[in-house]
Parts: sequence; structure tokens; C-alpha cells
Amino acid sequence: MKLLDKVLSHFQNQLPFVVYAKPNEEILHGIFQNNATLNVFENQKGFVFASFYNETNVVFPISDSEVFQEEINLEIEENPIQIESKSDENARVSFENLVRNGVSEIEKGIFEKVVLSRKIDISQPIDFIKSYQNLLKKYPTAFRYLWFHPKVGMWMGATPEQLAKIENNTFETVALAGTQVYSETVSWQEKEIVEQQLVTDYIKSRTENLVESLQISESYTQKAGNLVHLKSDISGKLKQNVSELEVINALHPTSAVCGMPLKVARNFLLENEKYNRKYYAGFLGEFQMQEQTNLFVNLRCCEIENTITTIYVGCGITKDSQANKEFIETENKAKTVLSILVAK
Ligand SMILES: C=C(O[C@@H]1C=C(C(=O)O)C=C[C@H]1O)C(=O)O
Repeated sequence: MKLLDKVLSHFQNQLPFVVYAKPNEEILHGIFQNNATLNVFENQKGFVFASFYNETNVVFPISDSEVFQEEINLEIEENPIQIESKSDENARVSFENLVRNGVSEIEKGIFEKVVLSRKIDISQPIDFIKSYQNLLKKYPTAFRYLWFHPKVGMWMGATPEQLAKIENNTFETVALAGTQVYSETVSWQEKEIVEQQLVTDYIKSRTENLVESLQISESYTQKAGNLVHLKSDISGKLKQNVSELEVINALHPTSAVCGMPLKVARNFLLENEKYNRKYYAGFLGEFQMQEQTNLFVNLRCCEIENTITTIYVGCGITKDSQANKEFIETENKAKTVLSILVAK
């Protein structure tokens, strides 16, 4: 595909770019910035790449970029050398301790829910073009992107979660939580139903005074790669004079990726996860491009460096969480990314 050739040449010239496909669309969008400036996002129209907390929020402004679209047409079947991550006993023990620690804070009444995460390092050079082709093909219902800035690095992901879509004063978001490995007969336990309801309630409380009325669907099962989640669709008409930035600030980070109440849960994870999430659980996408803002939460993603690729995964912890099950959930989420990586 022509856009992927352009990706390679932009990368060789160390210039910023992003290619992405929206859920259920087979169109590849490309935004190629024509200089290496690191533009900090304020409210410029363009493609935004925002961190979970306190890193630079980057934008590729439309005014400084070339924009392309191409139909996705990947005839060549890639034959990936799939990369197995070794089960890491130390990682298991420390994540399970982290979860137990979170549950004990919940029992003490410090917060109601916290989303805890970890990173998995793959020490092998990755062919990012072939890996991205796999990801495009394998996850047609996800938002699938490959992003690069020479001063920040390269990220790739296939996220099932919309942060916000805003167009003509209407806004849409989702409450997504609860995870199981996909099977024909999915049934949800009380723990997952409660967990997802907490996210719905949280989004409701954060957006209620920005919209004239809020519609919330019944929760339903959503497939995401090898997994399924519980999801509710939330939408509303924005009150006059409510800006896109206000909506984004009200939503990010939702309790699907941080916790509730927000600040105490965030302080806990910042102090206890013992690593920097950087852009994992941040958000990315179009900001006021063709009158539309269309943003996704940065999940099922990895950071690609010369010799190491880092996969980021997390899960929601409530009072009923069991440490070993939560660890397995992070292993399952990591497979979404692991199974498309191609070694160089
Ligand atoms: C935090 C992640 O996923 C989030 C947490 C979920 C859960 O706890 O069940 C489900 C979907 C996402 O909202 C992740 O994929 O890393």
C-alpha cells in the first residue's frame, strides 16, 4: 500500500506521522507532519496523542501536515514469526501484590475502584510495518493506529474503547469494563456487572451538567480480539457553549482506566505501579478535523523501540478482585498485541 511506503520514508527521514483506521472501516488515514517540531496540544485542529498523566500531549496540526486516505488492501498474507513472551514469575508476584494492595485500600474505604497496570518488555527488534499490517487485518472492529514522533517514540495499538465522538453538538462515549476470553456462551458475573456499572455511573456524573439529556443503553457484550467486554453506549446533546475540550477534560481519565474517586485512585496507581504509563491509557485521534472530534483510549498498545517493544496492560480492581485472576487478565490482554508482532 502506498501509504505504508510513505510511512517508511517518513520514518527514515525521522519525521512525525500517524496512520490509522477507524472501527469497522477499511480506509487507512495518514497524517504526515512536514517538519520535526514537537507541537504541544492546546486546541489546534489535527491528530492528538495525549498521555495518561503529565507527559507532553502532542498534536500533528493539520496546518503543518499532509493528509491522505487509501482503501485498505492487503493481499499479501504475512507469515509472522510470532513472538512468545515467557511467563515471568517475578512479574506475576509483584502484580498480584499490587492488586492485593489495591483491594485492601478499597476495603478500608479509600476508593471504590482502581485500574492497575504493568508493562511487558519484549527484547527483540520488531518489523513495525509487517506488525501493523497484521494488526490492521486482525482487529477490524478496533481503532488501529501506528504513531511516530522522533522526540517521543513509536506507538502502535488496536483499541476497543472510544473516549468521545463529538459532532454537531452531539456527543457519544462508552462505558467499557469487565473482561473475559471470547467464547460462544458468555455469561457475566456480579463482579463484572458491578465494575461496568461503576464506569457508567462515573461517566454520567462527569458529563451530566454538560449535556441537555443523557441516553444510556443497556449493557451488552462487545468482542475485542480474543476478548469480550461489557459495554454501554452513552450519548447526549451538548449544552450551548460547551467546548470539545471541556468534554474531554470531564472524561479523561475515565474510571475504565484510572478509578474512582479519580484523584485518590490516580495517586494510588502513580505511587504503586512503579513505572510510567506514558501514553498508555491516554487518548488519541482526530480533534476538530472536518468538524468532527473522534478520540479513542490508548489500550491494547505497545511502544516500539530499536531493540525492545513494551506492551502495556491493566485491569479494573474492585473489592471482589482476586489477584491471580487479574494477573491472568493482563496476560490475556497482552496476547492481543503479542499475536500480531513480527520480528525483524
Ligand atoms: C485497562 C485496560 O482495559 C480496560 C479495563 C477493562 C477491565 O478491567 O475489564 C476492560 C476494558 C478497558 O476499559 C487495558 O486493556 O489495559
